[in-house]
Amino acid sequence: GPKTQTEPPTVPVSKIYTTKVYPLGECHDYINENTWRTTSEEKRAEERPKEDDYNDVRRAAEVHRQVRAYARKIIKPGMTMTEIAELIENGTRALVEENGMESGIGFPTGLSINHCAAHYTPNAGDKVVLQYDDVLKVDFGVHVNGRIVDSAFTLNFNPKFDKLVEAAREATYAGIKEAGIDVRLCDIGAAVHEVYDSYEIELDGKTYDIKPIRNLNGHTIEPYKIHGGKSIPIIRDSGDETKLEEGEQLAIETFCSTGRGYVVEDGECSHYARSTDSGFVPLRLARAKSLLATINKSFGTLPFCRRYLDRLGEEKYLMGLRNLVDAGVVTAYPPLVDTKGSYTAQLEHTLLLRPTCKEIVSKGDDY
Ligand SMILES: COc1ccc(Cn2nnc3c2[C@](C)(O)CC[C@@H]3OC(=O)NC(C)C)cc1
Ligand SMILES: [Co+2]
Repeated sequence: GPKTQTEPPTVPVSKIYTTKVYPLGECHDYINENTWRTTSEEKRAEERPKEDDYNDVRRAAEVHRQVRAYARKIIKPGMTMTEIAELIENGTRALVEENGMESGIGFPTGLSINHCAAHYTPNAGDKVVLQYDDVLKVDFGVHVNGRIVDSAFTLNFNPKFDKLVEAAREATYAGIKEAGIDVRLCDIGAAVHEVYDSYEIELDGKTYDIKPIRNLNGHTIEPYKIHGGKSIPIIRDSGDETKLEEGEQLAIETFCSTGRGYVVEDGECSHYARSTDSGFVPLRLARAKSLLATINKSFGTLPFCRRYLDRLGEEKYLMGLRNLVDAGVVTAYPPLVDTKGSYTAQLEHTLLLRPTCKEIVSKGDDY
């Protein structure tokens, strides 16, 4: 009979959607000079050969919704970062029916706290425990045949942070509303910045402007490539008149901060990815060679973290990893932090600029 999801989530979405056709995201008509696309027979014809790809993205999005519903309910102060990462990753692997490079985790589970905005996930032995006064960004990905759904939300337990979390949500929604075929990237940045200008927060008697983090961006997504090459600004005056194009897949994410509104790399690295522009690099060290073989086989160009190497049985790999980074074959992505004592928030959805409509594939009843 029709199976429903368990708690914790263990039932693959393919056993729930037995027709193997997955639910649409939230579809919006284009505005301005693109309103004709909604009813264009030519554009509908263009979409038909892409239905399998759209269905792959929608299956990944359904996994994301069901895993995050459980995560949003269960994550509480007192849990360790490792416990939180594993509950999200176990749920993702089960619901997407992880299978080599055909389906699985899209990139490491981001669990950045407070002044850390992105690219933190626990390494083995991490003892960090979530606190009541923490602001936690949960940024995780699911892929089916390399079609990655990248979506993130922010959790706070102390209601004093509600305004910060609301600002990120409203600013990302404004960015999503502005995005569309032939829309200039600088116009999206301006629409996002406009919302942030209207937010401030009072924390412990002091008032802070809520600022966009000017060197973090949304991005296009391509098959097996989390960063497709276009960066989508979240500030005004970026001057980038590049336009979004029909058929592109976007991660619209905005970040805000009570600090400087600028992040730098700091702390122990957990996130890595095969460099996309390295070409052939001769490697002498045997350890580096065997590690690269594991990376190519298990991740390809998908980002990974140290814990994923641990679970594959790799040991004493840090020197080999350093060699690969020094040789330019692998890129390290250390945590991105604003000033100590500041607080950052994020909200992110994945969108498809389909020929006939803008589909927010990762939309749920939670955000
Ligand atoms: C190596 O593991 C990953 C995992 C996810 C991504 C996806 N992404 N691509 N760029 C970014 C992201 C994140 C993780 O969403 C966070 C924001 C970041 O924006 C940004 O502008 N970054 C620098 C250019 C400063 C990238 C790599
Ligand atoms: Co993300």
